[in-house]
Amino acid sequence: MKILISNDDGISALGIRTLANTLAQAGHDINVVCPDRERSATGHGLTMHQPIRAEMVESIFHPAVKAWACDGTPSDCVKLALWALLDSPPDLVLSGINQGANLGTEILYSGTVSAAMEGLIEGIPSVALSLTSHKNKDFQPGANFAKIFVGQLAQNPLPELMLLNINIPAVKWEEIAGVCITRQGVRRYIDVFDKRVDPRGKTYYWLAGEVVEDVEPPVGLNLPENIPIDVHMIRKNYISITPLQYNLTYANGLNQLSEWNFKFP
Ligand SMILES: Nc1nc2c(ncn2[C@@H]2O[C@H](COP(=O)(O)O)[C@@H](O)[C@H]2O)c(=O)[nH]1
Repeated sequence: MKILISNDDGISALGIRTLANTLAQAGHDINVVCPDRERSATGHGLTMHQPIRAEMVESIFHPAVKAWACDGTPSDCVKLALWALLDSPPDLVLSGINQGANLGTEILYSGTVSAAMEGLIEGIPSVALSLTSHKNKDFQPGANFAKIFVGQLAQNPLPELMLLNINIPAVKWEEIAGVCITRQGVRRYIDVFDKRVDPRGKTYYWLAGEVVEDVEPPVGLNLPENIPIDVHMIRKNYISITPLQYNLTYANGLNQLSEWNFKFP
């Protein structure tokens, strides 16, 4: 398959290198267009009011991989690749392998997921891949899974266009309990803004924060409650696959608003 790979951890990240090299060695046509530096938690930001630059990069990836480093956001990278850099559309857009989970509400902030979502918006099947650890650097189990998954996608395409948000537990290959189709859970953070003073005496703040609990998503989302939740299955060392789409319409809200009887005076 012809595959476009992006990320939000930047061109030097081990996750994208392991993924791209593993898939190139498996014989896929791999094109990398990703940020030239760390762009985590940038969501789906686009660069509109200044130029975007992209330069080809040699000697980071397998010789068969064509790679560009871009000074834009993850979404800029995928848009630029599809509309300007690639000579033909890819069969698949991958993003990752991210250093850190993208589960539950983290999905909304994730540059990793947003890069893949950009592919979906352009009508291309897309997959976001995240290793659920900010410390573990062993991306090979996730890359091995991606090789198997992409191989099966090539033989048996998905019946409908969707984005697959795949989270890989940070364990050895033989410790992975299996693969589970999941629904998006909720991740709560205690956000901490570290208040500091710069060398010119001006106050600044730095966001940190920790996940404090994973909870059940609110009821009434019309999601089958028998489908397990992403955060729970990662805890059980399962690879979690959650189908996502970009239409955020809240189905139950449509019914409730129609019964609400709003009267325009
Ligand atoms: N302090 C907070 N950090 C958060 C919150 N929600 C997400 N996050 C972090 O952002 C990244 C986004 O993923 P990436 O794919 O862009 O790297 C995620 O891994 C979390 O670490 C939050 O509410 N507060």
